Amino acid sequence: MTINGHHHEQNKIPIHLISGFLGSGKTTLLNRVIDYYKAADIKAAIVMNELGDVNLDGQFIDDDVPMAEMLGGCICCTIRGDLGLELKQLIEEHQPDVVLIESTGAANPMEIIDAVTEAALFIRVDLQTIATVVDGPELLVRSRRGGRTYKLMQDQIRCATDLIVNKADKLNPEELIEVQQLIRELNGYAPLTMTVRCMTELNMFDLSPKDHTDAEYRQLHGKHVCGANCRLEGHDHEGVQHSHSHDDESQEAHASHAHVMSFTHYFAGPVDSHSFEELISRLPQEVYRAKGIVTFSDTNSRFLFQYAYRELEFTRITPQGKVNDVAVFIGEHFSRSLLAQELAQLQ
Ligand SMILES: Nc1nc2c(ncn2[C@@H]2O[C@H](COP(=O)(O)OP(=O)(O)OP(=O)(O)O)[C@@H](O)[C@H]2O)c(=O)[nH]1
Repeated sequence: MTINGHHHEQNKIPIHLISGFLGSGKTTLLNRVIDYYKAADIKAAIVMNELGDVNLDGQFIDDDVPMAEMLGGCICCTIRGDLGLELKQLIEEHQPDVVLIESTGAANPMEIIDAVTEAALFIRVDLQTIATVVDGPELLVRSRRGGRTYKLMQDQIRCATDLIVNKADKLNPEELIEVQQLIRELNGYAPLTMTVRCMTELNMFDLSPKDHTDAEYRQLHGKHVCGANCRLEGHDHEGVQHSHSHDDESQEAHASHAHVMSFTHYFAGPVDSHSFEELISRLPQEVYRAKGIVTFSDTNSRFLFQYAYRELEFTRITPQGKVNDVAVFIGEHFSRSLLAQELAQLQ
């Protein structure tokens, strides 16, 4: 049987993460997305994470939608290891077309990206969207005060592929502009919409967002500045687009699909170790992390690989049970299609 790349793509279950500070409107957005899927006859499942032991928000979610509740800790730290298992169970039991994760407001999205991509080692999932709901008025208040909470809000904004700036009804025109400017300094890429009760177009939650063409890629690539380590402070913001005029909006929405932070590839079979290493060494610097499991055809052995800070490491493994041959790439604004092509050529 030949398994082509396309078939593989279709086998991955898209995951969309809804991030954002406490009380920003994540549940409000989640409900809209659920209705959106319902209208399109798309079967969704949800993972909800709460710091407390009761899922209050979950009470307001449609009963028909399968939900995994992860309570009593934050998926980005204390119960992070459970996320993969929860996802696996949810997917196996309900076979959804798509999974939505609502994280706690305290979660650092970088850690969740890590946890979801770890899960990709044993289930076919692909983290496609990080939609960050920003509490507009709260962001302004926090920006004047600084501190750790503000830092977390900044991280959530930096890592977003889509930004929903909510509670616009509580901002005057000058504040609306100030909020947008603040956000654009942190993330010049993600399309941004100002909303009241998260009322916005939801195409970022579509099942297969369009990948960028090479031309779009080059254009974005040229503008890319917000550095690889989006967690780090004091990175260079020079050249980041600041505010977008209204005319840019359609263009911006188009580019939204171009913003990618993770890409998961499932190998159809063993690959040559030299070609694999060569591919990794040629990764653009926008890809700052990769990990996975590969089987090498030339040595007939299986390895866990880790790539970080441009260093590649292998650990020989003999996994118990079924584990996929898979590679997960994490980074900012790199081209999924270029990478997919190169990986396909390995086979
Ligand atoms: N004024 C105003 N209130 C809003 C808006 N969107 C949501 N709210 C209110 O803000 C509160 C929090 O909304 P949620 O959607 O529960 O926010 P959340 O991010 O899920 O909250 P946590 O799960 O507690 O982190 C609710 O009382 C909403 O009714 C908005 O655009 N304007």
